[in-house]
Amino acid sequence: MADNGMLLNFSIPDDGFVRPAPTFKGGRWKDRLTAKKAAQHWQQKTATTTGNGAASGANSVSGIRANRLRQSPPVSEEEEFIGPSAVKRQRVDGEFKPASNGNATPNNAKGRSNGHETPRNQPKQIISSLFTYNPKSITKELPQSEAVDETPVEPSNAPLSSELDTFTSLGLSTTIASHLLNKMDMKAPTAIQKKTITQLLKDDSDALIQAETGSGKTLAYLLPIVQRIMELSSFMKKRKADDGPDAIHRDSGLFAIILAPTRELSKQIAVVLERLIRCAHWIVPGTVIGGEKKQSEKARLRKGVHILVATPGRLADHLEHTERLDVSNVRWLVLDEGDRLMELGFEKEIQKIIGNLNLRMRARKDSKDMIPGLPSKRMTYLCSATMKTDVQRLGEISLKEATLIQADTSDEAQKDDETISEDRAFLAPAQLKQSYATVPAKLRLVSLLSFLKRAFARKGSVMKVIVFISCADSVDFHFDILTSQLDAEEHSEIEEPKVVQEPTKQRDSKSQPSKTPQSNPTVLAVTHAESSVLSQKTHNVTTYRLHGSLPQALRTSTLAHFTKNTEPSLLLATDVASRGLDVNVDLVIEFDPAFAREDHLHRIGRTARAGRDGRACIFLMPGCEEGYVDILKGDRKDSEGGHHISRQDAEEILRKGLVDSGPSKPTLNKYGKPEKVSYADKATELQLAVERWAMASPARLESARRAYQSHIRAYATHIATERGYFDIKQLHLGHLAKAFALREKPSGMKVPGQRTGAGRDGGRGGAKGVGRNDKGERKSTRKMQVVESQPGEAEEEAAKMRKAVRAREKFMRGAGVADEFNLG
Ligand SMILES: Nc1ncnc2c1ncn2[C@@H]1O[C@H](COP(=O)(O)OP(=O)(O)OP(=O)(O)O)[C@@H](O)[C@H]1O
Repeated sequence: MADNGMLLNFSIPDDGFVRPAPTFKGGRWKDRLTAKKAAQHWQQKTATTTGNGAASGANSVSGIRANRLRQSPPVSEEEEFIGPSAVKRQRVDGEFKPASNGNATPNNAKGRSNGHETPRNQPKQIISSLFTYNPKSITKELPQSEAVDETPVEPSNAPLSSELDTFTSLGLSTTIASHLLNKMDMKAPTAIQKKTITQLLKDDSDALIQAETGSGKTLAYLLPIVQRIMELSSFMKKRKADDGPDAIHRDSGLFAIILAPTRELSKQIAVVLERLIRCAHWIVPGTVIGGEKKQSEKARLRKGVHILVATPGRLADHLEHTERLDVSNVRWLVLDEGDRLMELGFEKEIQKIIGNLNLRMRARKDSKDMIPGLPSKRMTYLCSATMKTDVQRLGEISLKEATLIQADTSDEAQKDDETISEDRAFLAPAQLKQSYATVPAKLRLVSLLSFLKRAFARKGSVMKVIVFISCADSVDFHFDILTSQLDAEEHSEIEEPKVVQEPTKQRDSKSQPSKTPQSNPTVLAVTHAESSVLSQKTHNVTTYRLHGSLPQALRTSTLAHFTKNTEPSLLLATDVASRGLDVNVDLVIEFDPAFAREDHLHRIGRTARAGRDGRACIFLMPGCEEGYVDILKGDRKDSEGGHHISRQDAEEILRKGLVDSGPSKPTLNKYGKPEKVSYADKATELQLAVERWAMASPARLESARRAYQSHIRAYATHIATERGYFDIKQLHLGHLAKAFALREKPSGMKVPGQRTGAGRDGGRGGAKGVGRNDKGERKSTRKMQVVESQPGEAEEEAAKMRKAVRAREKFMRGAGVADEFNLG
């Protein structure tokens, strides 16, 4: 208020009224010139923008920030980082500080009071905006044909609807059919079950079974095996008593072996088998999958088992060391998830198992105590999603004159099975609604949180979600974010994450979560907790984590808990949850794209199972990653009843998740009018909250760094044919750091395929001291050493990394610890 009572209606620019022209010293003349020009440009811009900034409230940093975000940024980011002090205000821990005069504009007093201000003797930490200098999407404008297609699509993996397609019409007994109907709630077979059961009941030949995810392959091979063992027993009962045993007994021997690549999958198959054979209670199932004492497994085998579910390594071990394991009567061998068996390097073990079975069968063949009615030859069924070279190799090892069984509901394909190509066989279910989100590196974290907030905004719309993440460290980091109180810095006391329930009985005293202060990453024994970030007033959301570094017992109990949970729940998982697991979720988010297209199809196959609806969304960064959509589209054409992969961008995700899904009653401003909030403001607030949360403890920062580093190393392991889309050299490490709540790329990091020194994020433009030569290539300058990789060196490094990862994966699997990328 002036002396004469006149109200001065202007606001003070953040930089003060008069700003001395900056002087530039040192470095090359080109750099000085660029910096000078940038400073002049900024001064001109400030003159036009300060009025707008004031309108949002002089002390509202988010308002000021938003104005800066909405308008094109005054200086480039490299200037923001290294430019002359007066060029641009620095934002330190959520506040803006004009570097020229030191008059900070207060933003978050609480934040500072929590002790996060930059110490005087340390270089100031500078935060770049979320919305500047993000690469533009190359598919920004969608052709009309790419628009979202809402036409309902016939499910491709559902039970058949024709009255003629019943389980009995396939040749199954009424006992089994009525058990399926009454106890397992299955009225009709799926297309692959129809084909497989008919074929396997009538014929003793080997078979290669290929079908899409969630189409009921497990029962497709189990039903004929169980029926034939039941028939064997009836046959024996009909014979005269003096012709040999009158029925199958517990000690009659082992008839069938089912091999699966992982313990989870083996357990799941065992559960389906146990449910099925309740209609023939005398059939004894068993498992040998490791993770428990070998002695207990031996004891089970000694008592007698008719159908055994096993992992190859463990079975090979028992064949060598367990004398009482008699495999001479084995007539059915199933190799489930054949491609994965080969990927995990089980070829040797499978060869050993088959050799052993052949040997013992031959030795027994002429013996008098042969079980009457037992088929004369062994049948091998290989189930595989793909027919890659390594599966063909597995076929060579295990199959003889096999019949190819593929399900296809389309009329054309049914006319001529021979015309079905190998690619055609592995499809995403037709009813699955697929989309991709183009999200720049900097916006990845806030976009994921927004996507999830939107998904869980209303109870009932989406109940179960899986988010696939490339490595264990990153899963842990995101789990901690989602289960923490992000705004805890605002409160005097930091709350601990609410642990929903004891995840396992086997937790030891060292793993009690309650003793761990929240400022440290949650101990591994806690695998599920209430999500403070996603829970609403009306309902809670439980977040789970699953990866190969968790002990087996914890993995199993976590998965079981997630599967049984009927309340809204979210699973953050590595690829350990991608194969074969029957967790029917509503939505699959591939936050990190899979390492290969096949893995992608397995991941999205966790939804839209057995004819149910499902949605899947893959996050891709603008630029070369977007090209990957063509690979995804390749799997089902429109003419085959498929639909488009729709597209959304980060802005849309942020708007829907942070603004539209917000409280129905808007906040009122001081004039009583609804306060207008932009998605950019909200996203910036959210990002700052996560960054403050991470900075609140060195352990969290360390966890963020580890996650970031492991993520980049995992990125280098995409398969060669897809590396063009996931090119590590294109990764912007500085931008990516934001997605891990880091304000800059951790120093001293060695990234395969990346330049050492500044890396991609370090030096751009003259002011940084990094110049370009005549050909536009970077060259080192006096100020900064940028060590260029020699041609081929980057590839070599990346190849080395992939080799190391594979070796480690194999080692971890051998040790029974992990079977996916567990980097860092
Ligand atoms: N005939 C049927 N009617 C209804 N539901 C069925 C039928 N057959 C199987 N299902 C259900 O379909 C789901 C998927 O079955 P299953 O796990 O065997 O599929 P899959 O083809 O092996 O999938 P994946 O390739 O992902 O391993 C299970 O929940 C199972 O109970």
